[in-house]
Amino acid sequence: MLNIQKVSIAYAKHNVVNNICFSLDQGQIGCLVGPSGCGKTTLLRAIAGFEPITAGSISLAGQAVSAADMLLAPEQRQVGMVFQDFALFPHLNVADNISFGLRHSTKANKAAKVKQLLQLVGLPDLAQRYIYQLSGGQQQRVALARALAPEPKVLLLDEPFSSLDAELREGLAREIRHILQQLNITAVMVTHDQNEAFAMADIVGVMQQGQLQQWATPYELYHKPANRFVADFIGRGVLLPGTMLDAQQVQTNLGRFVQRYSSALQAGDKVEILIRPDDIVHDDTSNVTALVVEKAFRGSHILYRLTLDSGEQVQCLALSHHNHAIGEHIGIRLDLDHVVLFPK
Ligand SMILES: Nc1ncnc2c1ncn2[C@@H]1O[C@H](COP(=O)(O)OP(=O)(O)OP(=O)(O)O)[C@@H](O)[C@H]1O
Repeated sequence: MLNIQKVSIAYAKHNVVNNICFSLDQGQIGCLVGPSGCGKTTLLRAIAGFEPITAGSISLAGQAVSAADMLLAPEQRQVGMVFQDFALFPHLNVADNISFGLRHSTKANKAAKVKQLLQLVGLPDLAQRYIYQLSGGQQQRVALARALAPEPKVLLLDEPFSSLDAELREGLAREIRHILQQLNITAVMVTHDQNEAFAMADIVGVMQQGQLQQWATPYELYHKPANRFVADFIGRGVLLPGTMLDAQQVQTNLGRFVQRYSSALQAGDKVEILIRPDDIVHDDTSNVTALVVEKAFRGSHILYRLTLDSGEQVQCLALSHHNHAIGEHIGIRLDLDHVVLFPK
């Protein structure tokens, strides 16, 4: 449905998006994540047709819409957009905002569409309200309904939750995912919040300095990061030193582990092993201990920062009834499901 082939984009001859490739099937939801300035918004704007590309091609439903020498206008692409600041019209009520893009429909068709969309976004009784009479979360649902009204081929969402409270964001992301799935619509969202991306996406692209570092499911990104950047950006990983005992086994200060995939590593090679907070299990019976140097209460869990005897620091996510003070030594064990190694 959406095909991005070797796309580069430059401002004043300086490339800010570099040779990016990915594609989405009908109904798939993709998210682009990455640090500020990595080029996510620029790429999204190029898909919408607001930004020309300098190399490669973009096609929508089999139709080429952008190439180095071609740019189909945004209004001819059948792309819907949802923005960070909602961009709703304050002088119009909810119904008029939603039907704004339906200029060529009859009054009856507009009314039916507004009713159907308000039902879909969970606001069936708010058609006559003005925008200032709505909460931030309600405004974002109206913005979504307005973008969906003309039945776009692809929906683009640019940091749609960033002006909402943190507690609202993940829930709304899940809810909007459910709505998009019901409509079987293809969507691309840009965010710098990985939890939002995980709640929303089938597939996530991690960008750094204009390059796509990995395009994979949330599970793969977390458990099989393609490189150090992805490992570090996704999920509070730390890298501990280790030494290969053979092509599969690695010796670390926290024990010996086996990686399941084949690699070119050999006995004696120095490596780094990725450790996530949920890989470190608090275990009173373990003979390996670590010093609690920091703790953050997270309701059901406590996130501990620990210093190992070897001096390295790791994080440990423990159930919150295991309440220990800073300065205490606690027993830990490493419970690694996927061993991720990077050659040093
Ligand atoms: N109109 C422009 N003219 C020149 N440079 C620009 C323009 N818009 C963006 N840039 C630059 O292009 C790079 C990518 O910007 P972009 O907005 O795509 O990043 P982003 O990943 O979306 O960042 P953020 O998360 O902060 O929004 C940045 O270095 C930015 O300064």
